[in-house]
Amino acid sequence: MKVGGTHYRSIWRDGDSGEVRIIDQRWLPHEFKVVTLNTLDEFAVAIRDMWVRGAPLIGATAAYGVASAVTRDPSDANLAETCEVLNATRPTAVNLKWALDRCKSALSPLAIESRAAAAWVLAEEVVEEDVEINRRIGENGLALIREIAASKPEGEPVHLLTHCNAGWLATVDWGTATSPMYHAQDAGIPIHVWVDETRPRNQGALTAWELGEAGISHQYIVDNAGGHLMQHGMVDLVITGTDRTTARGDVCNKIGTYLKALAARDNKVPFYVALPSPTIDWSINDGVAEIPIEERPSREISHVLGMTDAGIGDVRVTPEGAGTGNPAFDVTPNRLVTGLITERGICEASFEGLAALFPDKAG
Ligand SMILES: CSC[C@@H](O)[C@@H](O)C(=O)COP(=O)(O)O
Repeated sequence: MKVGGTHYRSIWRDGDSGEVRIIDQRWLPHEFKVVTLNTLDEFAVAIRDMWVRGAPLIGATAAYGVASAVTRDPSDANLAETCEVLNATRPTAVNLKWALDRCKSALSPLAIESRAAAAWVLAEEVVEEDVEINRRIGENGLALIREIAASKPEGEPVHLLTHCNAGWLATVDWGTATSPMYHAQDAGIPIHVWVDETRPRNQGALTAWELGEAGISHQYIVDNAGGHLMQHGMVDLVITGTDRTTARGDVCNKIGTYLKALAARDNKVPFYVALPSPTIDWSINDGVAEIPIEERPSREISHVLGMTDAGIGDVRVTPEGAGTGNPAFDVTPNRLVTGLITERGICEASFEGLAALFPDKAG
C-alpha cells in the first residue's frame, strides 16, 4: 500500500543487493524506518521484539530468514537450527510454524548445493501468495460492506470497528481485516472505521496510520469504547484478524478481541474474522484449551511509548515496581463469530464451514 504516495510492502528482497528489507514497525506511526535483516539473530530479534509483527508477516519473515541462513550454510544441521531458533520467537501465530514447516519439507530432500536458490524461490512464493490471499479476502469481504451500504440511505457511511492491526503492515500487503476496507474505498462505498487502540503495544496506531495514508475516514478509540459504540448503533460491522484459527473455527487474536465479540453478540452487531488459510491450525479444535498464549514482557504494560517533546520515548504509567500481567492474545469461541472471511469465500465458523471451503486441507 502507499506511504506518502509511494507503494511499499512490509517486507521485500532488494533487487540489487539481494538483502531483505523490512519496515521497522517499532517506530511507527512516529517515524518511518526501513532496516535490513542479515543474520539469523537479526531475523529472530525482528520477530521476537516486534520490528515485524502480525501473523502473515511473521511467516513471510521466517521464510526469508531461512533463505538467508541456508545461503550462508545449506547443511542439514543449519537448516534444522535455523527453523528451531525462528520457531521459538513467538508461540501463538501459527503462520510461523506453517512457513517453517513448508521450508523444511521443501528444502530437506534437495541436494545441498541447490538449497539456497530453492529457498529464495520458496520465500518469494510465500510472499506473493500472501498478497494474493489478502487481495481475495478483500474482494470477498467487500460483499458484506456492500450489503450493509445498500441498506442505508445513499451516502451514509458503513461504520466498521477493528481491533489490533490486521492491516498491510501485519501481512505483506493489503492486510486481512483492512483489505475489505480498501476494496470498499476503491468501489466508492463510504466507510468510517473505529480503530481500537489495542493496549499495550497500541497496534491501533499502526492501523490509524495506514488508514490515514490511504485517506480512509477513521477515529482512534480506547479499547473500552467499543461496547458503548455498539450499544448506540454506531458500529455496523466488526472485522478483526486472527493469529490462529482452530479446525472448528475458534479464533485466537490480539488480547481484547474476545471482549469485542461479546459486546457485538449482545448488541447484534455482526462479528467477522478475516482469515488467510495459512492461519488455520487443522490439528486442534478447542482454542481456549489448546492454543499457547504468549506472555510478553512486563515493560510493555508499565511503560507507554510515544512522541515526547524530546523525541520518541517511553514513560512509566504504573506505580514503580507494580506487578503486571501481559497475555498478548485471547480466544474467541466460534459461537461468537458470525463468519470467517477467507480467500475462498465466506463461511460459518465451524469445521463444516471451513472444510467446505478447504476440502483439500481439512483432512
Ligand atoms: C493479519 S494479522 C492478524 C493478527 O496477527 C493480528 O490481529 C494480531 O493479533 C497481531 O498481533 P501482534 O502481537 O501485533 O503480532
